[in-house]
Amino acid sequence: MLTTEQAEFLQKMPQIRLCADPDWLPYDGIDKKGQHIGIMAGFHQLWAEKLGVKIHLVPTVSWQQSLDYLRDGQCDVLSSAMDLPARRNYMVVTRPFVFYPFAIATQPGKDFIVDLSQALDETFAVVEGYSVVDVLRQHHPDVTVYPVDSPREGLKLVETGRVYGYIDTVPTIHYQMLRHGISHLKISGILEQEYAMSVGVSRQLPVLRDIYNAVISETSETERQEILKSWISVNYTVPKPWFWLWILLSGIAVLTAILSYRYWHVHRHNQRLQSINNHLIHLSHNDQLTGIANRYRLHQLFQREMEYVKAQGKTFSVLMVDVDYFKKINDIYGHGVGDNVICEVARLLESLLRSQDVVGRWGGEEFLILCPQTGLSGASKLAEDIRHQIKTHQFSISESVTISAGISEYQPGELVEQCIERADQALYQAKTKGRNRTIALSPQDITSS
Ligand SMILES: Nc1nc2c(ncn2[C@@H]2O[C@H](COP(=O)(O)OP(=O)(O)OP(=O)(O)O)[C@@H](O)[C@H]2O)c(=O)[nH]1
Repeated sequence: MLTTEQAEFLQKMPQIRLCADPDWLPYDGIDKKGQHIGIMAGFHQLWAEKLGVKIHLVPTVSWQQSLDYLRDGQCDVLSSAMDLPARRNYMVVTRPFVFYPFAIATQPGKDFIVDLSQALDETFAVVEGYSVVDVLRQHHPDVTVYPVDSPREGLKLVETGRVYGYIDTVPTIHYQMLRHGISHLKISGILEQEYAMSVGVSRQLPVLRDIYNAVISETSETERQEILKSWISVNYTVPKPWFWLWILLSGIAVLTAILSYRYWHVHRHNQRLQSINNHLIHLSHNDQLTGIANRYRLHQLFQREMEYVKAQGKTFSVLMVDVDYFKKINDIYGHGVGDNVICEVARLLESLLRSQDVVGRWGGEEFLILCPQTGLSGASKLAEDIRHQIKTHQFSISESVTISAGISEYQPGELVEQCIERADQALYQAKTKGRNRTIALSPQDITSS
């Protein structure tokens, strides 16, 4: 998994000094015993085991102090951080590894909010200093924002009707409602923007950032889900027995029963919300026929990759893959069999890609593949491999199926659309030169032709 240089670098490091946000559950927290807890702690424990390194938590009292410690060299890594311009002189970030859409919590009787511009007359609470504030400022500058100090305060304001909604990530809203017994709210909308979490690494240690990128790529979906599940389901602290005893002594045993019922009710309510939200997100991100990413999701992933590349000076390539003479398959076997062939190609493409590559359905029988950290020659080799594997694969129809592919590499400063357009031109050339072939085009190839 690691290069020789990376393995040698780790051997020389007795331990990795990690700073975290002490008060940001379910993502990050430090418990009373000084242990790192939350989703991020789960990821860092897993990665430390995979890498065979020791992690030393450097305790801090606030998120700001953790940032200061990273800048001053008192810790090597921030458990999770967003890439913001103000931090780039002392921090580099890994590729993002957890994404959550921002959601709007409102009272149950309110309408579903498809677009925030529908609700310009309303006020939305947000926690001051959180990245959602920057997102709203950039994408929804007309929305009226009410700054609060904590998620609990924001949710309470919604509950009492003093603001219309509270905006944060879905897990935070879920966790904080459960923790503070706020049951009568619902998720009324999901913003297009999402929160993308990366590991922040000291700018002095770029090799360590690459090591984290490698271990992030090695993290399977099952491992991710295991960690997320343990914090996104019920996970609130049960008060200590002496606390209940004290309450009992105060003669409020009945209240205990009511609270238990209330927790159970909140839990059920939130589980329902979570599953509805997961379903909504799945529907909006995946192609109905094949189940792989749809065009909308591909756009999101490309934008995200472009921002990562811009900030970190890396590269990525695009493969546009199209099934040859697909119309004939439909004409001979009918549309249903044509659909099956499209699904078979999608499954085959998924199985041939590395874990960090993403394939999505661009249209009819056309697929787009995003290959992070891959130059034109690496992407061309991958495309040739795909072409060969598809040609030799035994499909459910007797005819052999072939594909043509166009390849392009992202150029600094260009729009993602320009890069995709170049892959499309390359695909067009592959088709006109006879099909069953792959062609890579650089911007120079286009200007000189
Ligand atoms: N079964 C099925 N067919 C589709 C779907 N989407 C598009 N098509 C068909 O795919 C065919 C694509 O035809 P063309 O664009 O001429 O391409 P082609 O026959 O593959 O030829 P070349 O791409 O030039 O090699 C059309 O007949 C579309 O109706 C789909 O979801 N299912």
